[in-house]
Amino acid sequence: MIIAVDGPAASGKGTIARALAGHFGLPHMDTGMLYRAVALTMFRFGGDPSSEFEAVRACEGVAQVDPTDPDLRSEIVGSIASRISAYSGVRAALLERQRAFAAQSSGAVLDGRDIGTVIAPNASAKLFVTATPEVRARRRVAELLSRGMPGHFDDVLIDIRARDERDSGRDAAPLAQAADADLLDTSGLTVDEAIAVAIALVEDRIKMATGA
Ligand SMILES: Nc1ncnc2c1ncn2[C@@H]1O[C@H](COP(=O)(O)OP(=O)(O)O)[C@@H](O)[C@H]1O
Ligand SMILES: Nc1ccn([C@@H]2O[C@H](COP(=O)(O)OP(=O)(O)O)[C@@H](O)[C@H]2O)c(=O)n1
Repeated sequence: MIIAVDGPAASGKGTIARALAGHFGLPHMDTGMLYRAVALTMFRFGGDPSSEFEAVRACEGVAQVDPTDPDLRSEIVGSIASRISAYSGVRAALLERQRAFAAQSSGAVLDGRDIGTVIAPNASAKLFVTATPEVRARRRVAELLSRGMPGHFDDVLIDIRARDERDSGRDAAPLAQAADADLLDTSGLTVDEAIAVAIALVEDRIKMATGA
C-alpha cells in the first residue's frame, strides 16, 4: 500500500505521514528533505539558487548530507529549497529515488508536494493536508523557537505566503490536490485529532478498494 500525503508548508503533513507510517507499519519518506538537502549543499558551498545548472549539480551531493543536520530545518534552507525545486532538472534528478522508495514491496508513506500527482499517482490513499497561512505561520514559529532558531510571526507568514505562491505557481510538478485525494484541513484540529481523521480517511479508502 502506498499512501501519498501532500500539502503546503507547516500544514502538518509530515506529522500525519509519520503517524500513518507508524499506524500501518510502513516506511516513511519526507521528500521535502531531499530538496532541503540540495538547498543546504548550495548554501554551504556558495551555489547560486538562480542557476538551474548549479542546482542540478548540487543534487549529486544529496546522499552526503546528514539527515539529522539541524540546519536542514532552517527557514533560509526551506526558502532556497522552494526556489530550486521549481527547476525541472532538479525534480528529474530526485525523481528516481522517490519512485524507488514508493515501489518497495512493503509499501510506503511519502509526504511532499507532488506525491499524489507525479511520484505515486497510483497510490492507494491520497491526502491533501492544508491549514490557513496564519495557523501554519504560528506552528512554524513555535517549531523554530523550540529548536532554538529565530522565528518572527510576520516574517514567517510572508515567507509561507511566498512559498505557497512559488510551489503552486511553478510549471514543474506544482503543489496541487490530486483529483482523487481527500482534503484534510487541520486549521482547527489538534495533532491527535488530525492524525485520527487521517487514519479514518485512509481506512475508508482501503475499505473502498477491497469492497469490505
Ligand atoms: N494539527 C496540528 N495542530 C497543531 N500543531 C500541529 C498540527 N499538525 C502539526 N503541528 C505542528 O506544526 C509544526 C509543522 O508540522 P509538520 O508536520 O512538520 O508540517 P509540514 O510537514 O506540513 O511542514 C510541527 O511543529 C507540528 O508539531
Ligand atoms: N515533493 C516535494 C517536496 C518538497 N518540495 C519543495 O521543497 C520545499 C521544502 O519542502 P518541505 O516539505 O521540507 O517544507 P515544509 O513544508 O516542511 O516547510 C518546499 O517549499 C517545496 O518547494 C517540492 O517541491 N516537492
